Parts: sequence; structure tokens; C-alpha cells
Amino acid sequence: MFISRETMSLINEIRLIYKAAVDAVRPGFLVNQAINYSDNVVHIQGELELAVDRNCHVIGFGKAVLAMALQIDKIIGQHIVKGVISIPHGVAAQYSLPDQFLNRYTIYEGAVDNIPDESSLKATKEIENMIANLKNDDLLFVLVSGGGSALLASPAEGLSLDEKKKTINLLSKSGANIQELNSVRKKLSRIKGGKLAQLSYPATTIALILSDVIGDPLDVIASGPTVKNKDPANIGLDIIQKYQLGNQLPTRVVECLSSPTTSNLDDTTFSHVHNFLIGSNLSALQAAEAYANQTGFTTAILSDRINGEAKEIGLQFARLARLFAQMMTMSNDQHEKMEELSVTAENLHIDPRYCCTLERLVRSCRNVRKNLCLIGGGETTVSVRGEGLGGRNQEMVLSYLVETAVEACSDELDIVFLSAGTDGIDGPTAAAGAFSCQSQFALAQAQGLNPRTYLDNNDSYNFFNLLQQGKYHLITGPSGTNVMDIHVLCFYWK
Ligand SMILES: Nc1ncnc2c1ncn2[C@@H]1O[C@H](COP(=O)(O)OP(=O)(O)OP(=O)(O)O)[C@@H](O)[C@H]1O
Ligand SMILES: O=C(O)[C@H](O)CO
Repeated sequence: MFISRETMSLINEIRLIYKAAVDAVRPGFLVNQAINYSDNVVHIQGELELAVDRNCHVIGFGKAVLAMALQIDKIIGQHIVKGVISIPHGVAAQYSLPDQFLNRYTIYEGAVDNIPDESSLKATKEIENMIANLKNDDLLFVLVSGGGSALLASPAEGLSLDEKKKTINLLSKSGANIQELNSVRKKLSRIKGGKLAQLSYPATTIALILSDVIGDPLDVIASGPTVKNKDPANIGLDIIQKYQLGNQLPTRVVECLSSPTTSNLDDTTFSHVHNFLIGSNLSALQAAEAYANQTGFTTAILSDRINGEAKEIGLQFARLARLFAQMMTMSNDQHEKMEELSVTAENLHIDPRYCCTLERLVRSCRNVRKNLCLIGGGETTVSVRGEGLGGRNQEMVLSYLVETAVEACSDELDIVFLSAGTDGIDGPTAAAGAFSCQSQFALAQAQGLNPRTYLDNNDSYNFFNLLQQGKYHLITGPSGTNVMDIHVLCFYWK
């Protein structure tokens, strides 16, 4: 038994939808889109106009900031006096860096496995020294993207890096979410939570931010170094109490979390700062939608806030697939289906008010037999209990497969599902994500692979690697950007 040519071509179509999404959030493209330059003046997102024929400085921290810096350098390189960026280990080798760029910039590579290290400390020290000396007339660009928290590390007075790492590690293992982790990071840092912006005063400070957090909260992304910290003073203590970590943490950490925060800073302290969100999960979803539209699909963006346990979200997508297949192929009263749709929609963090629009779309697809493409995004989590190898996207698709296998979705429709990380790396694996389609369960059975066993062992990578020699894997290599994950569910009339 083999994957059919028709299925392969549907998978390839979705591959292109994914590519359109990722291309739209490539850091260089986004910087170019945000900054317009002419006659020594930059216009940023059509909102701010600034003369750049003065000393411009650039700093950056995060997984995507090298490509951002390269693009800024292309636009206003002649005005840039100096740049310092902190990026993950191994990223620089993926780019060809012009000599004039290397002459202006100091590049630090570090934070292996997203853990701050000596390199992040050194980079941060250099950034602090540089920006503390800026003058009123200077201009500072701050490039921010996911992973920035670990790459910008400056423990608060009296704390060691090890004490800070231990705290974040314990919290992370206890299941704290990114908001909680970064609230604690802000308390334990000399530079996060708006404190970088205080240091750059009075120089005009422009932050270009690529979001990797659901809802795009600027104060959370990379722990908001240029954004006023609105956390309550006792937040750190509340969080460690919630996870019952009080007696496992170093005394100095607890003391630091108990100290008053900087949240009493007033807005004027930030009057020299302009924060711009230049890209997000929604930007990727919109590009995917535009591409799918062009190629003849009826389309809908379900939500850019899909989160929760990957296994559970995969199951909800399977329910959605079954429900839409029924709604597309049945002509009778759909009242009962609407109730089911609103329950599934809620579980997938889709705005309940959107259900009527979805129902109308399905009806129009049914009437004119048009193919339908549903697009979602966000970031799920996996509580890893098994011994296997996988990532949140592959686990979600495997869970979808297990659930859809229970009963065939439709005789009249081909249904294909993809979930993949926009960074091209799903968990500690070589894949970005995986596809599922109806024939897959039978193909797995024919090969003697039991999807349920692999799911129970968190072994989604090995399942998709073995199934049909990896034909259902999406393997792209690192994309150099990261706006979380995207999910594409397509219905094709046979
Ligand atoms: N065997 C496994 N099966 C499924 N998921 C896994 C497995 N092992 C690790 N993971 C998940 O992979 C995630 C870590 O991978 P990854 O580096 O892609 O995420 P991340 O560090 O949150 O980065 P990013 O937000 O940049 O994608 C963790 O959330 C973890 O739960
Ligand atoms: O660096 C971080 O804090 C996370 O990637 C969220 O932005």
C-alpha cells in the first residue's frame, strides 16, 4: 500500500500555503515592510518620521534578530555607528555577512537550548555599556524577537546567573506559562521589564518587535525590555507560591522577588521610546489565507490563539474535521451541528461569534462544491511522559490521526491536516511538523505501526519518520523566524 499521487499533490498544495505563511514573517521582509527610507529620513509603519543623519546604534536579542539587523543595515547602514546583537548559537553560519556589517557589529552567539550563559551575559554587559552613554541626539534601534529573554541576561544586583537559571528552570518544569516565567525574569533582571529603555534615556529608542507570544503582549515578548512593566509588585512571590517553589529557591532569589518593583515608573519615563510590533502569528495566518484564496479555496482564519495540550487540540481538530465534512455534505437542517460547532470552537479558542460566519462559509462551499481551507495558529504544550521523540505539532497531528481513524470522515471529500512550527523546528526534532489525511491510518496498519502506541510514548517523530518513509513529515530546516505554529485543515471535493 502506498500514498496515492492525488493525496501527495494535496499535501504539496498545503506545503505551499505553509511556505506563503513563513515567507510573510521572514525578519528581513518584515523590517523592510516596517521601515521606509528616503532623504535621510525613516518612516516607521507610517506612524513615526525620524531623521537618521545622526549617530544611529542598533542592539538586538532573539532568534530572528540577525536577519533583522542585516536588513536595517541594508536600509540605513551608512548612519549606523555600532551594533551589538545576541543570537542563538550557530545562527551566524547560516548567513553570508558582508564585511561592512561585520565591521560595525559585535555578534554574540550563545544561550544553547534557550538557557542564558556567559555569552548572553557578555552581550548584555556590552549592550548596557553602549546604551548608557547615548546622548539626546542619538538614535537607538532595538531588535526584539522570541528567545530574547535568554539572550539578554543581566541578573539583578546581588544575584548570580546560576541562581537565576535555577529559578527559571524550576518554574518551567513546574508548568509555569510564558507570562509567569517572564514576570519572574523581569523581577530578577537589571534590564528586562522596561529597564533597558530607562538606560537608553534620553536617546530616541525605536523597538521593532517580532511576536512569539499568543496575543502579542509587548511587555511579555522577550520580557519586554523596552516596555513599561505593569506587573504588580508582589507578582514574583505569588508565582513561586502558586508552584510551591519557595523552599527550593536560593534565599537571594526570594529576597529579590520580595523587593518593590519598578512598576511605579510613570509614562514620561518612556516618552523617548516607540515600540512597534512588526510581525506576529496573525501576519503568517493572513498570508496563508491570501495564498489559499488565490489558489481557489474558500478560506477562514479560525483563531491565532490556539493553545492547550497538543494531544487535546489534535482531537478537537479531528472533531472539527468530522463536523465540517458532515456540514459540507449534508443538505438537511444543521441546527444540531451548530451546537456541536460552538462547543468545538470554544475548545479551539475560536471566538463563538464566528460560528455563524463559519456555518455560512460551509453552506456556500456545499452549494458550489468549492474547496475549503481553515487556518489556525498559536502554540500548544506537551506534557512529555513517554520516552519517545517528538514535538508539539507532530504530536497534535498524530492525535488528530488517532481520533479521525475511529470513523472515516467522508466519502465525498479528501481532508488533509497540517500542523507545523513557523521556525521550521518542532521540538528537538529535524521536522517542522506533519500532515495527516484519510488514507493514513490504513497505511500505518499495513506497515504494522500503531499510531496510539506512538502517541502514548510521545514518539510522534518516529511514527511519521517510519510511515511511508517520512512522506507525511514536513521537513524544511530552520526558517530563521518564529511566530509560533500554524495549522491548516483543507477539504477537497473528490
Ligand atoms: N517527545 C516529545 N513529544 C512531543 N513534544 C515534545 C517532546 N519532547 C519535547 N517536546 C516539546 O517540545 C518543546 C520544546 O521544543 P521547541 O524548542 O520547539 O519549543 P520552544 O523552546 O518553546 O521554542 P519555540 O517557541 O521557539 O518553538 C517543549 O514544549 C516540549 O514540551
Ligand atoms: O524570549 C522569550 O521570553 C520568549 O521567547 C517569549 O518572547
